[in-house]
This record gives sequence, structure tokens and C-alpha cells, in this order.
Amino acid sequence: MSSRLQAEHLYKVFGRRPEKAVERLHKGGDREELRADGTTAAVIDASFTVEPGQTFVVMGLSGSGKSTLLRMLNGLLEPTAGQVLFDGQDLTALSDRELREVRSKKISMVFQHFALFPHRSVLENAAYGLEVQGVPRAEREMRAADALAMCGLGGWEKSWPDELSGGMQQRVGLARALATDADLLLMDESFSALDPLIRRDMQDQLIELQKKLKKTIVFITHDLNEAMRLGDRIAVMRDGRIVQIGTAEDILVRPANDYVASFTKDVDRSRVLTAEAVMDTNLRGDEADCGCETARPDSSFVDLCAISARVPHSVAVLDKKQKLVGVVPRQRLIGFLGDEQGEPRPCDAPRDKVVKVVKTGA
Ligand SMILES: Nc1ncnc2c1ncn2[C@@H]1O[C@H](COP(=O)(O)OP(=O)(O)OP(=O)(O)O)[C@@H](O)[C@H]1O
Repeated sequence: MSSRLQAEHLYKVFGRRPEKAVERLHKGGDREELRADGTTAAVIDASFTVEPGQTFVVMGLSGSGKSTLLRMLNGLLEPTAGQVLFDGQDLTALSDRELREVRSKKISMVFQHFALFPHRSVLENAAYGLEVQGVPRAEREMRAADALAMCGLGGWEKSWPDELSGGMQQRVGLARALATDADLLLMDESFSALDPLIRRDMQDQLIELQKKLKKTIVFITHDLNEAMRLGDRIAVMRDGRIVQIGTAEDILVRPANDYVASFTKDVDRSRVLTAEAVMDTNLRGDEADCGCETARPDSSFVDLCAISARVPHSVAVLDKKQKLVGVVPRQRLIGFLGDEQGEPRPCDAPRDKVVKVVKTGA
């Protein structure tokens, strides 16, 4: 059973008199103001909940506070203010011993640079977390071998890390995290050092594993495309603050401000949007009465385009109970793809006639 993670008004300030700095931040002060005094507000008032089995992605540019936030979630850094609740337990109130216990049994980290021991075999590396827990050799080797197989590394147990490619080494890192049966996986830029194709493979692997294992995952990245592929929910950080939390669709279709919107420019919208985000919910009520093919709210954008090409009118969207919940006119599909949700401008020419050829260029 996976666990629930909750961050409540977390602050981390580095430098002199951090508590005083939190007070100033409370009163609306910002990072720049504090920096002038030689104080860094790394994380400012971060609150969120990660439900059991969810992948929560924290996305932001370098220096936005992602790693500091993550280190507070596993108790490696003590918050200047605020609380971290894990399985209902306040991590900030635990003794060092209790915290070490929680960290070794319930929380696993996967780092960007695989952090493998060069003089241990792949199997010994995957079993490392269990060794720290004091699990007997035979059991830990069995569990590590299972985790390696889950990560596609069956047969590589006796190899050495330097015999493996970067992608395979990261699979060992993932296997090590999975072998311990920890409910909470904290992944810090775990795929950022990999080539684009291998990175995509690892994302696919994580998505597949997560369908089965349903861990509670916090994944840090600076890449919005990666965030959107992996995240059930995404928090966007800027200058220490979370500026938006939402699904990939929320971020894409309803960015909280221009800063978030500026990230979405490079996102392949057709991979993120579903019928639910695109559909018009202003209904007559009889749009699905004709017996033509329909879509579901979770139909992908690409599927929706294909259906739209096959039916002569708007696509009706029906929920699981076959209730009509929206319609998608073709115009709307094209508009969403081009991030243009206004109405077409009027044209004086007779329908379907090209009146004159407009020359462009010099
Ligand atoms: N131990 C520390 N002492 C002082 N300042 C720190 C410390 N750790 C982090 N910072 C500062 O806090 C801010 C947030 O850093 P953090 O590493 O959390 O950001 P990040 O988003 O993870 O960046 P990156 O992607 O580059 O790792 C930065 O300005 C950084 O310089």
C-alpha cells in the first residue's frame, strides 16, 4: 500500500537569521530583497499533497529550489519553517534515529548520477538499500534480482557497473530503489544525464512500472516535456515559490501566468491534450443521437483527430455511462493545436471559393 505525502508551508532559508527571513517573506518580501542581506530563500511557502500511487513532478529552472524541496521531503534538510507529513507522521518532529529508520525503510532516492559502487556487481549494487536495512544476504539477493528483472536487467546481475551503458546504469539505480519496497520514491533529475532516446525509454519504463507498483513518486526535472509525460500532477517552481500546481492539461491550457505559459511553447500539444480539455460543454443534447462514432473524455488528441476526419460533423464525447458530456467541432481541434481558442474571423468571399491569389514576400 502506497503512502501519502504532504508538505505544509515549507520554507528553507540559507544564511544568517533564517527565522527572521521567513517573517519577512510572510510579509511579502522576495528572494532578491533577502539576497541583498546575504540570505538565500531556497524554498518559499511550498504546500502540496501527493496522493498514494501518484507521480508528482516538480519542474523549474536551475536554482528554483527543486533539490532543496526534495531534500526536505526525505528529512535530509530541516525546514526553516513548515511541516512534512508522510503517512501521517511529521518528519520534522522525528529524532535522528527515527528519521534514519523511515529513510531506510520507507523512502528511496534515485539520483541523476547513478551513484553506483564501481567495485560491486550489479546485483550487489541493486541490493545495497537492503544491506543497509540489515536484510540477510540470500533474501536481499533474491529481492535485488527481482527488481533488476523488473527494470529489464535480468541476466546482468554479475556484471560490473562500468560494463553497462548510462541507461542501464540508471536502471540499476532504479532497481536499487525498488528492491527496498519503499513506498515513496524521490527522483532527482534521474534521467537528465541520459541521451534523449534512452531518456524516453526510461520514462516509458517508469510509466509501465508505476502502473504495476503504484508507488508515491516525487520526480524533479527541469524539462516540461518530461514533467508532462510522467506527472499525474506537476508543480512549477520559480525563484523558490510554487507558481502553479496542476495536471499537464491544466498547465498547457490554463497556465497560471506568462512565466508558466512561456514553458509550454515547446510542448507537443497533441501528446498532452485529451478530448476532455478540448471539448465544448455547451450542448444541445442531441449531438450523439445519430449513431456516428464518438469519443471518450480521455481519448487522445490524435484519436480525436482521426474520429473527426471520419464523421461529417462535430465529435460527440460520451462518459463511461454513455452520457453526452461535450462536443468537439473540427475548428476547435485545430484551434487547440495552434493555441488559438477564438472564433474564426469573417470572410466576405463566397464559401469554398478562392477569390484571388495573395502573393507573399518581396
Ligand atoms: N547549502 C546551501 N547553502 C546556501 N545556498 C544554497 C544551498 N543549497 C542551495 N542553495 C541555494 O538555494 C537556491 C535553490 O537551489 P536548489 O539547488 O534547490 O535549486 P534547483 O532548482 O534544484 O537547481 P538545480 O536544478 O541547479 O539543482 C539556489 O540559489 C542555491 O544557490
